[in-house]
Amino acid sequence: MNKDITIIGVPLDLGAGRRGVDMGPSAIRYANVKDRLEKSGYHVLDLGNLNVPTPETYKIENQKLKYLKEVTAINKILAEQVSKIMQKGRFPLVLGGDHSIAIGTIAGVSKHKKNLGVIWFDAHGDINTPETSPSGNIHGMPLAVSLGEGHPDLTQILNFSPKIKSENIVLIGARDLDKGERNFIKERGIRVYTMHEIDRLGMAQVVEEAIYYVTKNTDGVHLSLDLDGLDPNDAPGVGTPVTGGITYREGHLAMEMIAEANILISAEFVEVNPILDERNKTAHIAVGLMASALGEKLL
Ligand SMILES: NC(=[NH2+])NCCC[C@H](N)C(=O)O
Ligand SMILES: [Mn+2]
Ligand SMILES: [Mn+2]
Repeated sequence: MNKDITIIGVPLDLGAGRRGVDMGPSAIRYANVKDRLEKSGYHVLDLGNLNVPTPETYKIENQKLKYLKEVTAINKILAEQVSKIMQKGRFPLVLGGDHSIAIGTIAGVSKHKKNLGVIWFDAHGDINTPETSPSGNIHGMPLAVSLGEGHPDLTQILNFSPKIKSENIVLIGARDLDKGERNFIKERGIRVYTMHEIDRLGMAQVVEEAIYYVTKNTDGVHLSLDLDGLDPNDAPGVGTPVTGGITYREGHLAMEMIAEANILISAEFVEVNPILDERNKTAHIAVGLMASALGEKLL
């Protein structure tokens, strides 16, 4: 495992429907992310936050792609930063912010990988296009964009598309999919472990299969974890909670199995909303999950 981590915060909430996830990176730092990872033997460099515009100072121009210009600009900067971190041989750890930042992270990582695998933990599919999105919020679109579908300003970040292939990605924890997302997933044959499969097979088998699947034809795996993939009882501080999610225990088991498999080259943890949280509980869980995913051990 790469022992050099570079943290980058993206206090963006323009891709989400409500305010608050812009404070996610602060809350995660307050939960001692750097110390925690250093205890596991990592060298951690924190670059701080990208400079992100405030929604109140901008106008929504297109209801089907809210804040497209601003979200595109910030993701371009993020993609370039992540690419630089990769170039230096370090492990990028991106703190969100809303999930639209996966567009930039995945662009920056996949620039260095021909066949990037992605493990996507989420209650949602985030695989809408402007045509299928019920909200116009870009945080519901990053997987589609990374697969080459969506507005060209977004798909063409770093001047290549698609960033990833349908057969190299796996979704875990889905329980709220829009109609267009279901069609997209079926048409492309994308591997999804919904809560039904997790209940049925158990998290251990799901993650074992998922790891096998995303490592088959890939040259590195990116972990994109939306805290709303967890159950709102455990992670209440998220903008779009959906009941019946992954438990704290299942989440940690999944992260520990991913760490054991030693497959990650990058990760992002997104959608922490401190305004809706209870005493920073969700940020603490996010940091715990990061530590587990990066190999923290009790003994
Ligand atoms: N990253 C997220 N929390 N995404 C929630 C997306 C919700 C819904 N599917 C939408 O497109 O608006
Ligand atoms: Mn989600
Ligand atoms: Mn998401």
